[in-house]
Amino acid sequence: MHRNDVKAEAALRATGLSKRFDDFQAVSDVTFDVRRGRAFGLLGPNGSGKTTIVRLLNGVLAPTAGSVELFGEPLTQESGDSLRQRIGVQTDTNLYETLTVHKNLKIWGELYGVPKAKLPGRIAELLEVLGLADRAGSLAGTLSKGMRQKVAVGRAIIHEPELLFLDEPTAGLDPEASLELIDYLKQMIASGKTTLVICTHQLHGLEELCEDAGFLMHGEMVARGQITDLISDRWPGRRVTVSLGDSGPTGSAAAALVARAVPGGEAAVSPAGSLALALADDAAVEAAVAALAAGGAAIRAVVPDTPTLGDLYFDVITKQREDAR
Ligand SMILES: Nc1ncnc2c1ncn2[C@@H]1O[C@H](COP(=O)(O)OP(=O)(O)OP(=O)(O)O)[C@@H](O)[C@H]1O
Repeated sequence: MHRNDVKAEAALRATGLSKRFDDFQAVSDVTFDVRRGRAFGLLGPNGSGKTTIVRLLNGVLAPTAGSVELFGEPLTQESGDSLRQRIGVQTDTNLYETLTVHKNLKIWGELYGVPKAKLPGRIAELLEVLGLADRAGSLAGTLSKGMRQKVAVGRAIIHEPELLFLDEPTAGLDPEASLELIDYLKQMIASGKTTLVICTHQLHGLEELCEDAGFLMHGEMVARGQITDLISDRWPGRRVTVSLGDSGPTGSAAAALVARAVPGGEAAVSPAGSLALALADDAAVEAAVAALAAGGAAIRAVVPDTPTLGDLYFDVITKQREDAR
């Protein structure tokens, strides 16, 4: 692919991005890009630099070193104003406290240039999606934390931005509202019109929204890429748990059957006598299960044990902490 084509595909590109606050290095030499129409998870422990990076990416903070390109254009003070119309940002829940929820959304819709004829319909849609329809007339200052969060998200997406930055959008939301918001974001991504950068500590199910992720530690991006690739690089092959009844071999006797049938595979015995198998491929899993059955094992279930984004997060972060010691 020609270099310019690659460039055209990136909605966002950060190159060597660094930020120093006085004598504290908050972000160090971070490079990554986010392709148009994809969702990118910016993940890492508290204080690892996620919010600072989002602020650098949307031009609220100026980098100490490095550069940002949005839609192939360098982000500068001059370009920032026009580029900002194409992006949406939710980094905090500061609202106009003495105005209603409806008015808060209306003001932001106008600021972002949503056409007058379209704005009432768009506000109604967002109030519905965010479960705020019955609070449209409430003053923002009287809302609960979760409700404020919903308004802040609504404010960021009211103009259907091409590039959306969300910082902990589900913080404070109840589980149902959180799922609804993630579903709505999935629809936005599926429409192909929006690119998303999301910082979150809520990893469960996030891989259904984000294809790609970057992991931060102490301001450095220590791993990044497509989540499925990062997982298969760390845990190659197939993993399954085989639950065994007592009427046949269990534990180490069952593990020995697998070891004979599939040399090189791993069979770890759980306290309940089941086996956690880590094998090269599906054929090896079939051979292991066949060997267990032939050896008289009472196989109750064979359940895929695919590592999740949560497993990946802990693996990346824990390894980094160990390496730092
Ligand atoms: N304006 C500032 N002045 C000085 N230090 C700052 C400033 N903004 C951020 N920091 C520091 O930079 C580091 C990274 O902060 P940041 O808010 O980016 O982390 P984060 O990964 O978003 O954390 P969290 O998950 O807790 O939201 C922290 O140590 C923070 O104290």
